[in-house]
Amino acid sequence: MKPSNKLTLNHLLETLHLVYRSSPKWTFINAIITSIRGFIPLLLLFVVKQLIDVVGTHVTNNTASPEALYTTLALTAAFFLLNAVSGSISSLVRERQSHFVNDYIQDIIHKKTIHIAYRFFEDSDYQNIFYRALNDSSYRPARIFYSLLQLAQNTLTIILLLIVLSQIHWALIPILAVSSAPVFYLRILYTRRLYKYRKNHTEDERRVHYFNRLLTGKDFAKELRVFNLGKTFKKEYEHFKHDLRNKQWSLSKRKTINEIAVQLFSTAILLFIIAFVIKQTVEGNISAGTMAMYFLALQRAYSVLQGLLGNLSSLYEDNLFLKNFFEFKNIEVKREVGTESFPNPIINHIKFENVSFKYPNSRKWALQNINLTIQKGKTIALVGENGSGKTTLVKLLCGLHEPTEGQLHVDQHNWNNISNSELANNISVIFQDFMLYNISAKENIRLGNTHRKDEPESVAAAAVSAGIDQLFNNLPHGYDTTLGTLFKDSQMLSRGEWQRTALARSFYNTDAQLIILDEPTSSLDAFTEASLINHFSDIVKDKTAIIVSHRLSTIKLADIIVVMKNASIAEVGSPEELIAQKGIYFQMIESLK
Ligand SMILES: Nc1ncnc2c1ncn2[C@@H]1O[C@H](COP(=O)(O)OP(=O)(O)OP(=O)(O)O)[C@@H](O)[C@H]1O
Repeated sequence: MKPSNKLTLNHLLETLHLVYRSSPKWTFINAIITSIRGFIPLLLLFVVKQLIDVVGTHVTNNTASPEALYTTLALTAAFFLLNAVSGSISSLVRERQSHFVNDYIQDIIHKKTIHIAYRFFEDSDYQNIFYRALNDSSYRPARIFYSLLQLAQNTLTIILLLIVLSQIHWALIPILAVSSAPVFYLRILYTRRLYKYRKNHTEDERRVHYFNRLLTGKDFAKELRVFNLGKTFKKEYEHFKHDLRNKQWSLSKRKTINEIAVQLFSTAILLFIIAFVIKQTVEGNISAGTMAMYFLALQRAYSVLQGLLGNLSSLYEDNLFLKNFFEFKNIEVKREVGTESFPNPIINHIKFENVSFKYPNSRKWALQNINLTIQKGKTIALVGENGSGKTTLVKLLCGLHEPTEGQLHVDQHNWNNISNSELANNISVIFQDFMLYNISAKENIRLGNTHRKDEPESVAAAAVSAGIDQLFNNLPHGYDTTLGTLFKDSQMLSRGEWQRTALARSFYNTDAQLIILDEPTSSLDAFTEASLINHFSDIVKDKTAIIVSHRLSTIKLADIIVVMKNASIAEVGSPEELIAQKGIYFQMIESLK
């Protein structure tokens, strides 16, 4: 999408709506306090004028009544109190509201990341959008709201000040407007340039972050040390960072030089006005108090005008950057076209019909023309060389991707028409790159089926099937021990023990009709693997199972072997049939012996 640089009213309104919805009460309180603070600069002018004139009267006339002096002093004290108290309350209210806005935005982000189709996570364009949205969204909506409030406050103040200043000469109003225009123009110009720059360099910024993660993250710390990669990664990090910094620096430098030039112009105009006011005082046309009031009004008008321009340009800037957030927010969530239930029980089979698949942004077919029928209750082994498409086929079965061409059915139901929650309930899976959760052992298993009641026996049964029960019982707090290294009193597991935990998680979903195990035994020791194989018929009892494996012992569990090669199915049959064929499977078995 080509970025438009216009201050779009829609985004502004959408942002205001968002801020309002995050907390209507605090939005209202904030608006009231800001309005009150809009009058304060004008009050200051009158207080100062009053003070100078009253003190002046006392100096020239000793017999003047002290009452006027006391009243003015009381007024001054009240003014300073109002200014200080409303300032403190205003900061407190803004802090409170920014919490609400941030929570609201986080909520939108989380809902989006939970529900958008998985394909977005495998798409680098999406990563750019996500990065920009996350970077900007945390503070910009609240800032837009404050800019608008501040804009209203400053507009109110400037109108009141201009009324005061117009008493010097009406021409001051157009003069002030002309002196501010170049500053405003410059700010808008550089905001647009900065936005364009950030949009065009998101990928570079992400690369800098990536190298920073390589240098600081736990996951990379081991290889960084054993391969001595610190220097190499640091060099890459510095290279990309330096490049970005230089470009940003030259942008900021040009902005500052131009700003100084236009400030000189504004200062010259200000000097001219000051000279005019002094002349009026010297000629006796105005009192010393009024001169002081005019000077203060002028100084104030200039700073409020600067503030006003700042508000307008930061509104413009925030609005541009918020386009990123709305771009992310408007990513379509995977349509729940699927409203159908998963057939329970499966009557006949799961069927791939001419299924082909390409990953987002990839030109290569990861699966091509797959025709496969998996009969209910059978165990299928997917075998084949690396990159032949086995995991991709599993991802389609899990509903993470939809076929680019062809169709996937269970009985008469198209896979795409089945709801996500039905797929999740009926499919239990352990991926090659299973997750390690830094939560208790029990919760690690229960994540396999969050609908089930908390029954310690069922958790233990899944752990027994995965061969991890004894280990968990011996942990300091048994099944309640937190796993991993992130938190205090946690217990770290070995890779194989984590894999057994992940297996227990998938076995815990006893409601699942389809069980998918992608390289389930890759990290298991021989005894655990043997035990798993012995229990396998119990685990998959009444279920359809798909195992992806390179291990002969695991492959042997299957009723049907599917051999994949170059994104297609090369051979299908029972182990005996394929051995008799003396094709790829036969050669594979021979090489594994
Ligand atoms: N996220 C992705 N984006 C683009 N291409 C991908 C992605 N994941 C995998 N591929 C490509 O799809 C092809 C099939 O990959 P897949 O992971 O299905 O192979 P596999 O048979 O499971 O391999 P292995 O035995 O190594 O696990 C590979 O050529 C790979 O380059």
